[in-house]
Parts: sequence; structure tokens; C-alpha cells
Amino acid sequence: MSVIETKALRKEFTVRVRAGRLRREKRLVTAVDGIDLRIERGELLGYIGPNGAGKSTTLKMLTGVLTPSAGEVRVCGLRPVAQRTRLALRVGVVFGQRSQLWWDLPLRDSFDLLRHIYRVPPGAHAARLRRCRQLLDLDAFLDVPVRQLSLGQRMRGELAAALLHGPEVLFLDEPTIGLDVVSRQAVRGFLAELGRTGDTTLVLTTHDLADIERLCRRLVVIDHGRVVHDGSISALHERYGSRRLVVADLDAPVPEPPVLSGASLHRVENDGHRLVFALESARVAEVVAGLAGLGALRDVSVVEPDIEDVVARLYRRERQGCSITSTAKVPGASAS
Ligand SMILES: Nc1ncnc2c1ncn2[C@@H]1O[C@H](COP(=O)(O)OP(=O)(O)OP(=O)(O)O)[C@@H](O)[C@H]1O
Repeated sequence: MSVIETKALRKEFTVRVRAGRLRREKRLVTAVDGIDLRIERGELLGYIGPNGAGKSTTLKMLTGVLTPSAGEVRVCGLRPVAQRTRLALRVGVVFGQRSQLWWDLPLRDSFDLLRHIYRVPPGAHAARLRRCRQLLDLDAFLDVPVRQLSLGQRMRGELAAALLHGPEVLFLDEPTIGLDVVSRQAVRGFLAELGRTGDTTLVLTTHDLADIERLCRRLVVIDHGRVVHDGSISALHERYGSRRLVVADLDAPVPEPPVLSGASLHRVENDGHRLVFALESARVAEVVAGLAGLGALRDVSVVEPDIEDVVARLYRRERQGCSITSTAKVPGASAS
């Protein structure tokens, strides 16, 4: 059985918007618009989408914070809202913007309180804490009150706090937001290690696509509350026609760029000093051999497809395809 399963999951909010100087109108905003997902145990899933796409709303329904307007959802076989307490023992949550630690207590005491709340046996707690201390490098600030921690230190504390009860699923909403390069790498390295053991299912939302590239084998992209891609990153590249590029730097521009079989001229830069070819069916070596005949050739490099680029193209395409389909007026509905 899948560890997470949703069928036609939907969430609507009723909001009040200005409709004149004094008048307010109620409008229905469809944040999640019929999402079907099956996530298997041990999967590392990236859940991405542009601002307002419905990512946080989905995570809130998966963790029992929000009640779906329609559809079904099961996490670890449980109904998140109705069985929220039982679910809390089996999942961990890290929301980058919110803390689950006690502001005035040192991290160590927060961890101890969590042990009691989750009723974790002392031996299991000590073993997990040891691992977190080592992998997240917590020792230097374990006795510092949480309010005095830097964002990066706190985030490492949050990760440990979310894992000390040994959850089967870890939900992470923007876990690297605002972190410096070193903390970001520490968090990513830790999550990668967690993913390697295959015991914990990770569901990660982020705007930092390097998180996704580093950690996730499967990528779900949503927009306007609907899934627009579900598959591997390479499938995304294939679907949106991302190609590897071969960049040829020349000492002097050539009158006619060469015609290469299996590669097309993608663009010309630097007043003709740089030719960029997109690989179609040719291999890099064949293109380099074809370029070797150019007397002016100085350097050749290969550029891998860029995930930022392909995701930006996908978002643009979705934006052009469907505009404000997700809002509708509702007469007399109450705010929820
Ligand atoms: N409590 C709420 N009341 C009314 N509308 C809401 C509420 N929460 C979310 N929305 C709306 O639902 C839509 C989806 O919001 P959500 O926060 O899920 O998006 P997101 O993909 O997480 O965005 P971001 O990347 O900006 O965090 C947005 O239009 C948002 O304004």
C-alpha cells in the first residue's frame, strides 16, 4: 500500500475581496483542484510550483491541518484530520517559516520535552539524537536557547526535532529558505543521507531547485492546484525538449557557421566569437570532431540542461495556457 494516497483532493477557500468603495464580495479560490497522488515508502518526492500554486495547502491537508473540501487523502493509512493525533506519531513536519521548538529553552531541553510528548523510549531517543547531533553538527549550540540561534542553526534543530520520534514520513516546506550556502549544504546532505537509508519517505516543497536536483528522484509540479508533471527530472527535460549544449569559442568569427549532423545551431553570441549548438541525436565527440575543422576554434565546453530553465519554461507555458480559472464568485458563502 502507498504511504501517501490522495484521490481528487480539493481545497477551496472563500475570501472577501473589495468590489467598490464600501462593498465586499465573496469569492471562491480553488487552491487545490483535484490532485491524485500515490507516494510509496522510501520515496523522495519534490513537490514544486510557482507562488500560489497550492503546495502549502496540499501539505496542510496531508498533515491534518486543513480539512479537504472534497476528495480523499490517506497518510500511513490514516485520515489526517480525523486521526491527527495518531498521525502525528508517524509523521514529522518541518515548515521553514514556523518553529516547533520552545523559544526560551535550549535545544537540548526542547528535544527532551519532545521525547516525553511522543513517549519515545529513552534508548531509541538517545540513538536518534546521537545520529542527528553527528550529521547536523548540533553540539556547538545544543545548550543555547532557541531564540538566540541563527536561522541555519535553528533549522538544523528543527530537522532533528521532527525526526526524534522516528517518523515514517517527513514533510518539509521550504527547509532551506534563507539559509547561507554552508547551512543549506548541511541540510541537503542530511536529507540525502536520510533518503539513502530508504526508511523515511520525504515530501519536499521548495523554490530552490538545487534542493530538488540534489535530493529527489521524483518531481511533481503543480500549477493552479493541478498536477502538470509527475515523473523524474530527466522525463521533465525530455518532455520540454531540454538539450545539452556544446559551446564553441572562436578566436575570430567565421563567415558561415558549420552545419553539423545531429546538432543544430542554437545561438550565436559575442559578435560571432561564440557558437552554441544544441545536441539532437549526435554525441558530444561527433560535434567536437565536426568543429575541429574550424581553424579559429579556441575552446569547446558542454553545458548540461538546466533545471531552472526547464521549470521556468513549464511555469510560463502553464501561465499562458490557463489564466484565472481557479476563482469564482459565490453568492452568500461563509468565510472558512
Ligand atoms: N487560508 C487561506 N485563505 C484564503 N486563501 C488561501 C488561504 N491559504 C491559501 N490560500 C490561497 O490558495 C492558493 C494556494 O496557496 P498556497 O499557499 O497553497 O500556495 P503555495 O504553492 O504554497 O505558494 P507559495 O510558493 O507562495 O508558498 C493561493 O491563491 C492562496 O492565496
